[in-house]
Amino acid sequence: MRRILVAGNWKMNTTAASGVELARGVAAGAPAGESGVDVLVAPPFPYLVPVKEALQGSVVQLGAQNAYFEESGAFTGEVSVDMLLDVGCNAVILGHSERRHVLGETDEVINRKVKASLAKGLQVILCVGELLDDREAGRTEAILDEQMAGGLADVDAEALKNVVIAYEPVWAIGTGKTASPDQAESAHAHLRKWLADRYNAESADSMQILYGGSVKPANAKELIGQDNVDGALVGGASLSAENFLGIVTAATEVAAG
Ligand SMILES: O=C[C@H](O)COP(=O)(O)O
Repeated sequence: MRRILVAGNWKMNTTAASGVELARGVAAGAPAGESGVDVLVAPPFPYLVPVKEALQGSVVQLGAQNAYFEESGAFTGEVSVDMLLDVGCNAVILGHSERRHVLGETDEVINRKVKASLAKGLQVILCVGELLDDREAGRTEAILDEQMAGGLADVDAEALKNVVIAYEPVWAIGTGKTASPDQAESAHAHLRKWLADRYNAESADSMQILYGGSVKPANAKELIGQDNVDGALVGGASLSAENFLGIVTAATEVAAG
């Protein structure tokens, strides 16, 4: 049985003070003991250290929202995988649609970041997802295949064990429009089949595939309850401890069967 992961992507939000307060709230309410649900928050880079301190003693893991593929040197403004590990990050979100479509990241760049992170033992949450035009033109699966093949190029089955996939239909991100449970399940089942074809049945079966796109406490249980949905990557609702923990509670209920 796959574990469930609920990850909060704070994006470019919070201040040092509000981020610490949010982290404390999440830490205080996250399920202690064996719930079958892992919880992670990904604050902006400047707040990784104070948020890590606020999470001390809790089960909540720390993630980053990006990483650069070079180890060190003259790369102004970039942050290396070693730096993320140094401040206690457990994971990094890569290939988010905002990095693809707002900041122009290509599959090739994302793949270099994926490989650099995996080489150092940092867990990767690799995001994939189609634009509304793609969906309306019937290209959803082709886009997912292209992003999976590009992002995971030269990643073998062993390295893949440290990868989580997040399916985030771009038209559902921050729009209040959620993919229906059927739409999510269908895309996730397709991604799992892609993994079985490209790798093997074991890799496909064990992969955690998260759904992201306007997940809220009210819709989380039905989405996470789908056979091939193993958790959520949450944006807007992760900025309130109450809402984020509501999603964690829904996930815990799914895990309890
Ligand atoms: O990384 C998170 C996703 O972009 C979802 O964001 P959202 O929950 O605000 O729609």
